[in-house]
Parts: sequence; structure tokens; C-alpha cells
Amino acid sequence: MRGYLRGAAQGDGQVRPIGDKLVIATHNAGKLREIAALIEPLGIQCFSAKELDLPEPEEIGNTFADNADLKAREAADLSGLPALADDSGLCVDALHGAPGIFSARWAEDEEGNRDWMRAMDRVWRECEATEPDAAPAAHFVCALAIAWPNDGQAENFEGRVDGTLTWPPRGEKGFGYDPIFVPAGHELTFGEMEPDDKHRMSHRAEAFRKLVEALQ
Ligand SMILES: O=P(O)(O)OP(=O)(O)OP(=O)(O)OC[C@H]1O[C@@H](n2cnc3c(O)ncnc32)[C@H](O)[C@@H]1O
Ligand SMILES: [Mg+2]
Repeated sequence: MRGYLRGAAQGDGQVRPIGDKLVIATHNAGKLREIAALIEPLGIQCFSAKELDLPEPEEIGNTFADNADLKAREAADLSGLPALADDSGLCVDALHGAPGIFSARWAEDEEGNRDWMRAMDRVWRECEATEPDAAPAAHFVCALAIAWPNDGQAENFEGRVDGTLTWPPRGEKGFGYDPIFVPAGHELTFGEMEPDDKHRMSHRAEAFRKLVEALQ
């Protein structure tokens, strides 16, 4: 494993060690599964935020990158290890980019319980109200951030995948909005695809490729 990360555009240009232990700063089981699969070839030992009992920070940023940064920085400070966070979401053209950074919140009820059918249904109803007969254009964004303990900096890597939305939802292999998203040039939804196929084209895989390119 190449253990140093070159400073990227948003960082300070310094080279920092990743070492052989990394916290995956997410409380989302679907993301954790995908990130663990993408990280496996690097031979880094990973700890999840859940197994370290880290709190879920309030996502007060205005961009995916800001939210990824704050999740990574908090997990690094609390664990004393480098931490990788992912902030991601679905952006629908007809909804001016919504739900975007509010993708998780669209699934939540008043008590904060998540129901993905509720979120997908809301997206589809709002699209129908705007463009009744179209296959709405949408994309997923993934911002990854790596932060180091008590460092105050994070390195960011962003990926995107374009596609269209479909109704009704299809497939149970993914998570979140996967059952209504058909990537461009394909017929299966992300929910119907095998995980390896999603990894060949996903927003998360693209962000991850950029991270790996910055390793030395
Ligand atoms: O913040 P953490 O703890 O990482 O977990 P989260 O579920 O709250 O994650 P986000 O704040 O990034 O919210 C983004 C939501 O967008 C959805 N999402 C992100 N990537 C996705 C993907 O690859 N497929 C389907 N839905 C996705 C997903 O369900 C998330 O809950
Ligand atoms: Mg979140």
C-alpha cells in the first residue's frame, strides 16, 4: 500500500501519511459496504464510525464537500486516526438539483427515522408535477474527504454519475435512491445491478479513483 496522500486542490499541498489504519466515518451501512469494497485492494485496516461508537455530526455545510470535510475532521479528532468520510446525494435537474445535500433528510420523518420509499416517492411526485411524461435527468454526486487528527485540513475528491429516473423502483441490491436511478447507457437501475457493476461506473467509484491517484 502506498501510504502518503499528495495535497489536492483544496488542501495545503502538503504530503500526509495515511498509514495502515483508517476510520470510515459513515453511519450508513450501504455506503460502508461500498467503501470497504473499494478500499480492500489497498490493504488498509478499516474501522467504522459505528464500531468506534462515534457520534453522527450535524451536517451544517452548504456543499457535499463541506459536509464530507466536517464528518472526516470530527471522526479523525475523536478517534486519533486518519478518517475518510463520504457526503453524497441525488440531484434532479427538474428539481433544480434537489434533493442534493438534503438527500438523507428527504427520507426522514419527524422522529428522524428513514424510509427510502418515502424519499423516492417524493422525488418522483415532484418530478411528475414538473415534467409529467419525461424520464427525468438526474445525477449522483459523491464527495470524499480524508482528514487527519487535530490537523484542521481535509483533502477532497469528487465523483459524479449521470442518468435518468424511473418509476416504479426496481431492485434491492443497492441502498438509498438506487432503485429509481438508471445510469446513462444502461437499462438496469443501480438497485438491480451487481455491486461490482455499480463500482465500475458510480459517483463513489470515480471519487475513489481520484483518491487512489493522489496516493504515493
Ligand atoms: O452521513 P453518513 O453517516 O455518511 O450517512 P448518510 O446516509 O447520512 O449519508 P449522507 O449524509 O451523505 O446522505 C446522502 C444520502 O443520499 C443517498 N445516497 C448517497 N449515495 C447513494 C448511492 O450510491 N445510491 C443510492 N443512494 C445514495 C443515501 O441514501 C444517503 O442517505
Ligand atoms: Mg449524513
